[in-house]
This record gives sequence, structure tokens and C-alpha cells, in this order.
Amino acid sequence: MARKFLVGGNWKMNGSSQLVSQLVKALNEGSWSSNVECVIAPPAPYLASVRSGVREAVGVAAQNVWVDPKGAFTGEISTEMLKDLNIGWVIIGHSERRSIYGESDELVGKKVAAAVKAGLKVIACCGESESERDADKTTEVVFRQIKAIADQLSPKDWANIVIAYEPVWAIGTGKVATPQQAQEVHKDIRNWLAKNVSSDVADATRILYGGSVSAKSSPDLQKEKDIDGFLVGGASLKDKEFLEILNSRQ
Ligand SMILES: O=C(CO)COP(=O)(O)O
Repeated sequence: MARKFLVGGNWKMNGSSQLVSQLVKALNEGSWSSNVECVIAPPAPYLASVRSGVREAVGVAAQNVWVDPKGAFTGEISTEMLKDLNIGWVIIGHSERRSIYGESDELVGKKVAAAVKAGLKVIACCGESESERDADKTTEVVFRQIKAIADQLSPKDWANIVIAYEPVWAIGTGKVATPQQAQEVHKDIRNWLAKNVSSDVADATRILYGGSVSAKSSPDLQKEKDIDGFLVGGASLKDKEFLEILNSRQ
């Protein structure tokens, strides 16, 4: 089954009104193949203006969401608010949320389930740290993270899930995984889905690679069979480079 290539831009806690306008303008004026889907994730204060400013074909994602629909949760954002603002996507379980804010596998699973039930599409992140890779625990960690998500979902929910494999050692370090390293884990994730969810879900689910993706590394990474796109951090804040990455899909 053909999986549409997806390039996501995770702006993290970066930007200003000025940079946001510049990036939106570049995406409105730039072009890339209709076989490539683009989703950008601005910081929460800019979600509404990005959604109204960027062309419809570009998806907009929040970088986090809470599990309850409303109430006394100071500082949080609900799925209902995202829908109210016409934000179709949310990134959940990013390694920065896990490590800095202590989000457990279980909480990540609950957030993914709440978002999908609310009708949002989810980019669900997983990935091992350097010491876990060195200890040969990559698949153990990644499978545990994905299982915590899968446990909360029914097979049909997977139509709205994209997985992002983001090895922690490659995030913001300039140390990009080789195409072979990434492909190996992507294939393992797909096999895990086939065995534990269904072969249809394994075939259809897009698995993105994230971690120091640049215009230089994207052409080779995109050649790998099980790499269905990228989740780009730093390079998504550079308008020309992000467009180059969008155009690296052959
Ligand atoms: O965390 C990432 C995307 O979510 C990757 O960040 P960098 O591309 O800056 O390494």
C-alpha cells in the first residue's frame, strides 16, 4: 500500500510573530509534490494565526495536549480547544516531553487515545537514548513505548496515527542516524505492528524519522523503504531548507 510521504516541522519553543509570518509566507509561496503532505507544529500561542494564515493543504499540529476535555488544569490545552481552532494534528510523546516533563509511557498512551477519540490526527513519538542504544535496548524501549500507545487504541484508531521514530541521541545534536540505522528500526516497528495490531495497520501506518534531519541528509534517508517521512526540528525554522526537505522526496 502506498503511504503518503509526510514532512512535519516541529518548531518546539522557538519563533516570534516575525519568524512565524516568514515561515507561513514561505510555505504559502513554496511548492512541493502533491505526493508529500506537510504538517507544521508551531508553539501554542501561534496556532490560531498559523492556521488562518497558512494554506489549507498544510496541516497544523499542536506540540502537546492534555487528556481531560476541560477544567482546572492550569497551563494545559484541550483537544476541544484544538478542534475549536481547526487544528487537525497534535504531536504526542516527544522525547522532550518525556524527559523534561516526566511524561510516562502510560500518560503518552492516554493522551494519544484522548486525541484520536476527539478526532485529531496524532504524530506519536518514540525513540531510545544513547545509553539504551549502546546497551542494545533500542527495540526493547521503542516496542515498550509503542505498546503503551497500542494498548489504548482499537485497530481502526490507527488510521489517524503517524509514528515518529526519533532516537534521542540524534535530536538537536547534528548526529543524524544513518539511513540503514533508521531503516532497521522502522522495519522493526512495522513488524511489531504486524504482529501485535494487524498486517493492514502495519502496511498503512506512516513511520517518520526525526533527529537532525537536514536538506543534506533527507535525500538519502527518504530512499529507505520503511521511512515514510520526517519530523524536522531545527531545520524547520529555516524556510529555504525546510522547502528543500519537502522537495527531497523522489
Ligand atoms: O525533535 C525533533 C523533531 O521533533 C528533531 O529535532 P532536530 O531536527 O532539531 O534534531
